[in-house]
Amino acid sequence: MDQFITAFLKGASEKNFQQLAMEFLPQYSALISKSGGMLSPETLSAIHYALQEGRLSDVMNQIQEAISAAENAVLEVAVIGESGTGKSSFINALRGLGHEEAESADVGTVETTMYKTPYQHPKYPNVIFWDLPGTGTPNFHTDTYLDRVGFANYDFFIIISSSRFSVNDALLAQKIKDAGKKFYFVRTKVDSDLYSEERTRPRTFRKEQVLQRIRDYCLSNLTDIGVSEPRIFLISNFDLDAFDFPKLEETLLKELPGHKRHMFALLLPNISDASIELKKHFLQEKICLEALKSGAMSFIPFMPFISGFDLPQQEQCLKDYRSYFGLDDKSIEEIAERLETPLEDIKGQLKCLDFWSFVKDDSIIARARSAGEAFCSVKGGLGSSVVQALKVYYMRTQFLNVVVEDAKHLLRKMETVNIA
Ligand SMILES: Nc1nc2c(ncn2[C@@H]2O[C@H](COP(=O)(O)OP(=O)(O)OP(=O)(O)O)[C@@H](O)[C@H]2O)c(=O)[nH]1
Repeated sequence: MDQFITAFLKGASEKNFQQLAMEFLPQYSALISKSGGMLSPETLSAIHYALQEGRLSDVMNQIQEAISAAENAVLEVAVIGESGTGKSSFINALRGLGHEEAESADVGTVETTMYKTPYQHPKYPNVIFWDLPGTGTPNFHTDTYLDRVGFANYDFFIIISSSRFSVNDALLAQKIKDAGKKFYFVRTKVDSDLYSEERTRPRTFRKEQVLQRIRDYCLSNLTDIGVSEPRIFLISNFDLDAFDFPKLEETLLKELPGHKRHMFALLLPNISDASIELKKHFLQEKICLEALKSGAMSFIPFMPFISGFDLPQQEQCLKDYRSYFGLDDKSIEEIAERLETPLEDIKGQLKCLDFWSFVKDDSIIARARSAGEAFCSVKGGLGSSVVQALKVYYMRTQFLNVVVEDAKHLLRKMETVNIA
């Protein structure tokens, strides 16, 4: 992402807004090539034209609106399935909760899902998972089901089964498609299938073959009952990283609109280095946009004093990053408990907890830098834009890198507990 900021600074220092605008689109596309990005095509072209014409306050407003839309996006996910298929476990996994936690969806072996039940994400109140009754319930009617559950509110539908999908599942999928919504089939409990197969046929057991057989079975089962090219994801709620859950995440991220994609990326559990890196990509995009916004804003004299990236904002930024990666105080306490390690020991291993170590610098160079920054801020113009863009970019990047490093470190530790 360094190319993005370099291109911005080069264009800015040459006072060439045309050049800056020309660089912006390819640099932004490269930046979001892995994550998909949070800007809609309309916002992207509005920023491009505003940059081209040197309308910096419009650039700032467009970016601010896009960031607010992403931060306040509402996401409602419908999860449909029979009792016992693992719906609640799936919802809990997406909410980052374990089976025993108080706020978990009710997980058990008796039927607990009779009506549609909302489960809010504990950290993101705008994200709601709806536990909806399966298509096998006696009063299921394909023609009325979607209206009864209020289909228009949901961003997408997950149809869950732990064995085979039914004709009613297929009919419902068709209705969801006709209503212009997306649906995905999730086959849970593949860990149990593998376990049983290995126990019964230890000599001929091949994990990939068993998984392929389950996949083929679900596929033919669904195509036989009329779903064309169904997308099926095999998962274990007990081991999210092991099967198709990462592919499901990737598919959902690709297919959600930009502003919702960002919210969904942040809530995904840290199940592997790859999932941590994916989340990091989303935040890197946001950092570049924040830096661009700050640069545009700082063109105006005194603006950095009024709404710059100062200590309280920096502290909040680090706190937010910690929360996105499950390193907030409450999560660290829970991790220490699970690792059966004293909390202070765990805290001692994490670099992201000491905010002051990042910002405390009494050296002469640091003092000269802040005097220069203040001088530029009073004058405004390109000097101030460049200084503020760099400050936002490098400080946020530093916070993000340290938090990511700590998240990976704790993931390693947790893996040792899961293996044991
Ligand atoms: N082996 C295995 N067991 C699972 C998996 N997902 C859920 N279970 C178990 O299956 C049982 C039912 O899971 P729930 O998540 O309660 O299923 P549900 O569909 O929400 O069922 P209701 O709560 O009755 O609506 C529980 O004992 C879970 O621990 C999985 O992926 N693998």
